[in-house]
Amino acid sequence: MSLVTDLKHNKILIGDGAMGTLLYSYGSDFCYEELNLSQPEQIYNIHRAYLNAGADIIQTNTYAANYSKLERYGLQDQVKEINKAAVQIARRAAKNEYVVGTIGGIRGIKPNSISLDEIKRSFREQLYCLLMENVDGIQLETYYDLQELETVLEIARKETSLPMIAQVSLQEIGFLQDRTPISEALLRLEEIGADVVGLNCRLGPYHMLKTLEEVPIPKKAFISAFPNASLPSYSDGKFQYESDAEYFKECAHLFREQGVSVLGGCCGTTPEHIRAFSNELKNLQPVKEKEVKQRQRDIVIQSASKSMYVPLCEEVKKKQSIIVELDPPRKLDTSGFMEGAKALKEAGIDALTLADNSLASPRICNSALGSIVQSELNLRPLVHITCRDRNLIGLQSHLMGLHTQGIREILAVTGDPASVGDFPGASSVYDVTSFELIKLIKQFNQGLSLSGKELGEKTSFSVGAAFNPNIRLIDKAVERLEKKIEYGADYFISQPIFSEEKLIETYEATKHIDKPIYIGIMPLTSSQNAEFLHHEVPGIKLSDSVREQMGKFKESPKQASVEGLNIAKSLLDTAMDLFNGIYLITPFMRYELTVELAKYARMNHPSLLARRSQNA
Ligand SMILES: Cc1cc2nc3c(=O)[nH]c(=O)nc-3n(C[C@H](O)[C@H](O)[C@H](O)COP(=O)(O)OP(=O)(O)OC[C@H]3O[C@@H](n4cnc5c(N)ncnc54)[C@H](O)[C@@H]3O)c2cc1C
Ligand code: MET
Ligand SMILES: [Zn+2]
Repeated sequence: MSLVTDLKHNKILIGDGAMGTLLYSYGSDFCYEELNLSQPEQIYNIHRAYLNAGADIIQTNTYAANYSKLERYGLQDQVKEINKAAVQIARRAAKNEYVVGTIGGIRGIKPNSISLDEIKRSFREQLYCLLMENVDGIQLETYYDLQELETVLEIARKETSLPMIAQVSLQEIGFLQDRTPISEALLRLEEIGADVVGLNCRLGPYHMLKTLEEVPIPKKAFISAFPNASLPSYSDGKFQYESDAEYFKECAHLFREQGVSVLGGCCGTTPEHIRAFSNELKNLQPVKEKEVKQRQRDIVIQSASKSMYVPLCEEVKKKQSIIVELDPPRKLDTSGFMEGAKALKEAGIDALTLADNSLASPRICNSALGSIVQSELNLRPLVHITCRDRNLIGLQSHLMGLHTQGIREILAVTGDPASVGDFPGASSVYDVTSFELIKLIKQFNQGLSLSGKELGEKTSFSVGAAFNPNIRLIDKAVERLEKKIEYGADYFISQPIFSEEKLIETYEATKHIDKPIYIGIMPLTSSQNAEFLHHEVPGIKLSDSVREQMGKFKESPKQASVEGLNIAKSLLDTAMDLFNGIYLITPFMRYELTVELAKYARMNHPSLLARRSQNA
């Protein structure tokens, strides 16, 4: 008999439950599959417990017994021994019940983490090892990536006519992580030749049942479900699953009503959960017909403000534009900051840029200040976001918050690492690079979150990116800039430039770029400040003449400051001849300096466009 024959004879088959969770709870924290060799009795006992609980099918302890996964433990040369032992243990435990060889997804939640070629090699080796040991079928489980599952299923289908169970893992109700609807994914698996198609892991009965409501009963294949016991919680340093087996009793009937004919458990389930399924469904047949719910798609609403809002990157193509950085305060008093912002607004700047905990030291949250500046001063905020302080959850929530606050301009940067700041022990998150952050923000503009979930509205962010021309080979910086454009950057803001030569070099190297560049100009405040920048800040080099000029006023801070302003004005003149955008950086909260530079620029460069207009 084959398990497919049983299914065709209208039987419901009960699968086993978790292997890994039980081993984890017994204290194993090495490679679970290696236990087939070193602790075969422990694995045997778990199989027996599931069989005693009523399982008709048990899975070999081979979820990760392939080259790619065993390599993490240095066990990649023992694929054959481990799989062979696993089948033999399961065979010894089973009487008339079926033994299926399990192969788990390799990519997990990271879609392109491993090449398909590597996956194919690894998969083939494990598949042959299992087939050589006389299994009753193959169970492909926990595939987040449909492309991976389709690839390995095709290989397996060519190699054997044994029963084939193919299971994906849910991202959320109804969908895989790449937004393929589950009903479509299961249909594709059926077409490739899986005998049983279904779901396992990550989420529990609730999410699976809601998903299955949208899945029709397949024409040829059968439906399986191996839910987790619950969502895991983390306590006493361990992941724990809290659902009780009583709950699984009720769920057994609901799964049956959704057309499930193979029902088992995944992470967190125990023999008690399987006993509940088995007792409830023992004498029942699967349903043949069911009502399929149609998914109500979220309506994407165009953001109302989008049509009215003219982003900086559009404005700067038509007229010269000045933006100024004023760092949020390190202390709670915002009066100085607000005075500075007001003075800058009066000086006629186009936007105030607000750094995100620059130099990795905590400051008042820039979105809070940005929102105040916008509402109280009617001054456009440009909020920096680093990849350092927020993980993917925090970043997305932050973006939604910015949209809600009506903030539209974002500068997406990597961020100085935590090690340079006031809390060197803090973690630097870097879940994404600046490239991926740009892409994520642009995806929000399509009304989709990172996982492709509809946000119900499109954001209308305009995304700036950092450009660092202060490197020896400027072409490398331009290559990076071009890559940021590919990811969706709308415009650029440069690090401060301190010499005419560098300004001209930057112009020549970027004149083919059709995105606006705001050139950084920062007034020097003292000789010490100049020497620090020259010697200690990576990439920044001041010309000898500038250092000499500043050096003349070592004893006279006031005059040094005036000299710093004069140097900045001269750089600004050149920059405004070449570029449409100027980015003034306020040093040490001395906004009177950037106010003066902004006024100077407005007075002396009334022209609408840069003379040698790049970026227009
Ligand atoms: C306009 C501007 C605003 C900034 N605002 C903030 C802020 O608000 N908060 C904050 O903490 N930091 C800020 N920074 C600092 C910035 O985050 C760091 O300088 C960071 O290391 C570079 O950021 P990025 O986004 O330009 O890096 P990316 O271009 O994403 O570079 C990322 C990494 O690659 C490296 N890299 C860059 N260029 C090259 C190259 N040519 N070859 C090889 N490797 C390279 C970088 O060192 C960095 O480690 C800002 C910088 C600029 C220019
Ligand atoms: C991580 S999902 C697959 C788990 C596997 N079936 C086990 O129970 O160990
Ligand atoms: Zn699982």
